[in-house]
Amino acid sequence: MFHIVLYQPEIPPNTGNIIRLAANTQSRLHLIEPLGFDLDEKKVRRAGLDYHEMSQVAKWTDWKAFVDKVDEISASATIYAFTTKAAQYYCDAPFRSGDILLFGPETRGLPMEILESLPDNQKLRLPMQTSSRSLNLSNTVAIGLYEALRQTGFTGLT
Ligand SMILES: C[S@@+](CC[C@H](N)C(=O)[O-])C[C@H]1O[C@@H](n2cnc3c(N)ncnc32)[C@H](O)[C@@H]1O
Repeated sequence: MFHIVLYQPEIPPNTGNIIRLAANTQSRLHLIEPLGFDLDEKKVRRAGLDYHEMSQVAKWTDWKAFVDKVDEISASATIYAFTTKAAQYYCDAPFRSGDILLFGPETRGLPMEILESLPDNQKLRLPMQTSSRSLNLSNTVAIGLYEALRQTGFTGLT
């Protein structure tokens, strides 16, 4: 089981896709406020999300509120920040069940103070063309999460 953290997400369909992804992989989704939309907004629900999927979502007033509770959320978890500014490739991280996968907002990416608070081996990059600014947020979450699940033997079978 992994924790996905979206820092101040801005675009409803991305978060809708990620809510469904979390529900399908037994992951917990955490949203760090402020959000760029209302969680009840039709665009989020248009993804066909049901109550079960929405119940996997936790909201936090800010990053500090989340960090203050991180030991209760997942004891001895490693926080991995996904950023285009990392040197390490995402598939080289040694993911363990319970780890926290952190992603930035669509137009801004993660703030420097969060990135600077983490060692280099906890910042991960997905390879892409050097001329490109970034990948789509929900694609990045899916690729990063499924690598973590692959490493930890997720089958989907319970
Ligand atoms: C659309 S991107 C943000 C773009 C922003 N202009 C930037 O430079 O970070 C939204 C989030 O997706 C993730 N992301 C997108 N492309 C990525 C990549 N190639 N490697 C790692 N994370 C990526 C990061 O978490 C990023 O904060």
